[in-house]
Amino acid sequence: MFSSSFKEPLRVVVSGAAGQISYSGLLSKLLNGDCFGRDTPIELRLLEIPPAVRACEGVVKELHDCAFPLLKDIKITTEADEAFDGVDYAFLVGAFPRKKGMERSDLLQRNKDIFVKQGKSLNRFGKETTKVVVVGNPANTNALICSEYAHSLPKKNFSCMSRLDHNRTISQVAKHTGATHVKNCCIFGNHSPTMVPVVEPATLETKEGLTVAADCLLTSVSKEMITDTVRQRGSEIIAFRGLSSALSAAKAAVDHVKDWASGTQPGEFVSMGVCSDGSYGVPEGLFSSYPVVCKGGEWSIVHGLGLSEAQKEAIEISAKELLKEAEMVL
Ligand SMILES: NC(=O)C1=CN([C@@H]2O[C@H](COP(=O)(O)OP(=O)(O)OC[C@H]3O[C@@H](n4cnc5c(N)ncnc54)[C@H](O)[C@@H]3O)[C@@H](O)[C@H]2O)C=CC1
Ligand SMILES: O=C(O)CCC(=O)C(=O)O
Repeated sequence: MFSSSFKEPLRVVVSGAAGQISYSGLLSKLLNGDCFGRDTPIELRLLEIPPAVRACEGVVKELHDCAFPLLKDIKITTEADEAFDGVDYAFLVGAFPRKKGMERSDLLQRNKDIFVKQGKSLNRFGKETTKVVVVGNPANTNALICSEYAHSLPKKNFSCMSRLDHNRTISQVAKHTGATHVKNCCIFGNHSPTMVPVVEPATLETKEGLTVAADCLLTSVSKEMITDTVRQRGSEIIAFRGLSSALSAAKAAVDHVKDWASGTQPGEFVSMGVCSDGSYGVPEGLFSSYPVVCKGGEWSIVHGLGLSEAQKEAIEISAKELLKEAEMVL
C-alpha cells in the first residue's frame, strides 16, 4: 500500500543508467519504493555518456510507462556537475565492465578517470549528507579514488558494494545446509578473488524452525566450496552469460543502500565496503569490505569477530592487493 502522506523527495543519481544493472532492476526497484520506502518520492538524475543517451531516453520512456507513483522527476544528463547538484544518494554504476579473461583490476586504469571526475564534481556539488555507493569495478579502489577527490565530504559517506558477495555467501550456506533464513555471514577485503567470505558467525533456521549456528552444519569441505564459489561467482556468470551479473547486482545495490539508510535488523550484520579504520589488519584509509551494522543512516564496523589464523592471513593478502591498487592509481 502506498502511504497517503508522502515524505520530501530524495534526489538520487544513477550513473550508467542505460547499462544492464540499471535496466535489470536497479531503476525499477528504486521507483517501486524497495530502497527508500513506499512513502518517499524520488527525483532521478541519470548520468550517462553521450553515446548512451539515446538508449537512456528509451529507458526513461519505459519508466514512465511503469506509472510509478514515486517518480517525481527524471532527467538525463552527461554532466556530472549537473547530476550531483544537491544529490542525496548516488549509485555510481557507470563504468566499463570486464569481459571474459579479464580480472577486475584490469579495469583500474580504464575506469579511474571516471571516478576522479565524479569525485571532483561531488566535491563541488554534493552535500555534507550525500551518500555514495560505488558499484563500478574495481569497486573498492574506485570508491577510494572518488572519496579522495571529494575531500570536502566525510569519508564515511562513501562506500562500495560487496553486498553481492555477501548475498552469494548467504545463498551458498543455505544451499549446503538446506536452511531457510541465514544471517550474519560476512565478507572481508577486496571485491576480487582474494575476498574472504566468513561463515562461522552465521546462524540459520532449520526446516524444523530451530535457530542453530551454521558452523554446526558446515564441514570444512563445504566451507571451502562456499569460499571458492563466492570468489569465482562473478567470472562464472560471465562464462555462462557472456555478460557480467546484473540482476543480482541490482538487487544487492538496493539491499546495500536500504540497510545503510534505514538500518540493519537488530542482531544482524551485513557486508559493506567502507573506509578502513585499521580493523582486522586492513591499513587505515583503504576501502575494504567489513561486517557492519547500520543505524540512523550511519554504518559502523563490527569489531571483535573471532577469526582463524588462515582467515587473518587471507585478509592480509586481500589488503595487500588493495594497497597495490591504491598505489597504482593515487
Ligand atoms: N561491485 C559489484 O559487485 C559489481 C560490479 N559490477 C560493475 O558495475 C559496472 C556496470 O556494470 P553493467 O551495468 O553491467 O555495465 P554496462 O556496460 O551494461 O553499463 C555501463 C554503463 O555505464 C555507462 N558509462 C560508462 N562510462 C560512464 C561515465 N563516465 N559516466 C556515466 N556513465 C558511464 C555506459 O554508457 C553504460 O551504459 C561494471 O564496472 C561492472 O563490472 C557489476 C556487477 C557487480
Ligand atoms: O565480475 C565482474 O567483473 C563484474 C561483475 C561482478 O563484479 C560480480 O559479479 O561480482
